[in-house]
Order: sequence, then C-alpha cells, then structure tokens
Amino acid sequence: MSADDAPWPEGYRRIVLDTVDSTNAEAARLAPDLERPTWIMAKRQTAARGRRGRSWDTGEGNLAATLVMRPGGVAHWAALRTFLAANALFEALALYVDRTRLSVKWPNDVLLDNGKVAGILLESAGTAGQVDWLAIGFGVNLKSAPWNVRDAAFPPVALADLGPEVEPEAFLDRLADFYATEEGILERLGFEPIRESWLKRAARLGEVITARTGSGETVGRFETIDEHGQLILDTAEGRRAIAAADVFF
Ligand SMILES: O=C(O)CCCC[C@@H]1SC[C@@H]2NC(=O)N[C@@H]21
Repeated sequence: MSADDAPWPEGYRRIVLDTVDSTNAEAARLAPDLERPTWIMAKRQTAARGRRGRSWDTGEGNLAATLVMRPGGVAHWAALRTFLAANALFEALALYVDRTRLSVKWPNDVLLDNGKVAGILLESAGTAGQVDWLAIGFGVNLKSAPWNVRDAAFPPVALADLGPEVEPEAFLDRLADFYATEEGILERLGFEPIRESWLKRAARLGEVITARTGSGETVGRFETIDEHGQLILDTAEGRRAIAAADVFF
C-alpha cells in the first residue's frame, strides 16, 4: 500500500492499493479512524460490488476508486452526494470526449452514446438518521468494457473505444478536482445548483421513461428531480416521486 499524505486536492488524502476486495469495503474499514476525506484507488478488485447487490467487473486499466468521508448531518442530505459524484464524473469524462455524447442517468450512471461508461455506488452507515460515514465508489470503464453484463438496456462501453486511452491515476486526479469543486458548491450554495447542473446533463429529460423497482414499474414523463434527489415522473395516474429504482428508456 502506498499512501500520499500531501493534501490532494486541499483537505483530501489519497491511497493507492495494488489489490483489494472492494474499495468500498476498504472505505468501510477505514471510516472509523478517518481524519479527512480520503480517496482509495485500487489497481485490482477481487470482489467489487455494484448497485442493488450486483457485482462489478473492474478490468485492468479501468478506474476503481472510492471517496470516503464523514460529512456529518442527516443521512438523506449526505446521500445527495451521489449527484455531486455524477456531475464530477461527467466533467472528468468530458475532458476526453465531446460532452454532447455524455449524459447522466438517474440516479447515478454516466452514459457515453447510450452505453454505460461509469457507475457510482454510494454506501453509508449511521444511527438515528445521522450519517457516520459515507463512501462513494466510482467504477469507470476507461480501457475496456465487461462483456458479461446482464443489463443489456445500457451495454457497457469503454472510453478507449470512443476516445483516448487514459491512465486511471490521471483520470482520478481530474475526478478528484471536479468532485472537490462540487463539494465546495454544496457547502456554499446548497443542493440547488448541483441539481440544476445535473438536470442539464440528464438523459431523456422530458421524455417517457420506465422506473423499475423490486415491486413493479412506473412509466411516465421524466419531469425533473426534486430537492431530495427523487425522480419525478408525470404518469397517467398523476405525479409520482420515486426514491429508488432502475431506469429504462
Ligand atoms: O452498479 C453500479 O453501477 C455501481 C458500480 C460501482 C463500482 C465501483 S468500482 C469502485 C467501488 N468499489 C466497489 O466495490 N464498487 C465501486
């Protein structure tokens, strides 16, 4: 393990691991003694996880990194950071491909030409509605896209298929900078400007989409996201606010 204690960006720390089970799992282990927000990057993960209990394939040369922090406050406010993460990822990717080819898919994927180029996994722990720690895991297909993915609606794509090849360390430098900027906006101005910039990048805003949960699906026009980050759909039965689902176009 190598740890870089120099502030990076200011106030953040970075750890680079050769191999780990999951950078999110490592984040949970580090969280109790965390002194400042810390980025954990791994060159290889042996048990990487995705959203909704799925596994995640980190091919060699792809980015696997988790930002772990102890932001304090109520859990649902802390969870809004998933949108900061998506905005930061979008901007980092836009350094390498034309931004008109990129979009964010609620709640927190980034699409490149309708294929999934990156996913975010937010995990947290706390008590009585207060967050103790928060881990934001970023998986970015920089070099290769896994071939064995079931979610065929958004086939995985790699940045290198459509743009330049970028080293994970270099990409993380950019991502960390953009994320720190988003965090500064949240601190100074609250969630609203984050919400607005996320909406400008959103895939299929204003169009009919499907939100699928374990218990069923809701079809409606994608109207907006609200101040809690919920998906707002205008359906035949009226306006619906959806807190968690998988979205299909
Ligand atoms: O399902 C998704 O779209 C989210 C994927 C998140 C994968 C990343 S890779 C780094 C971090 N460590 C993990 O185990 N998962 C996240």
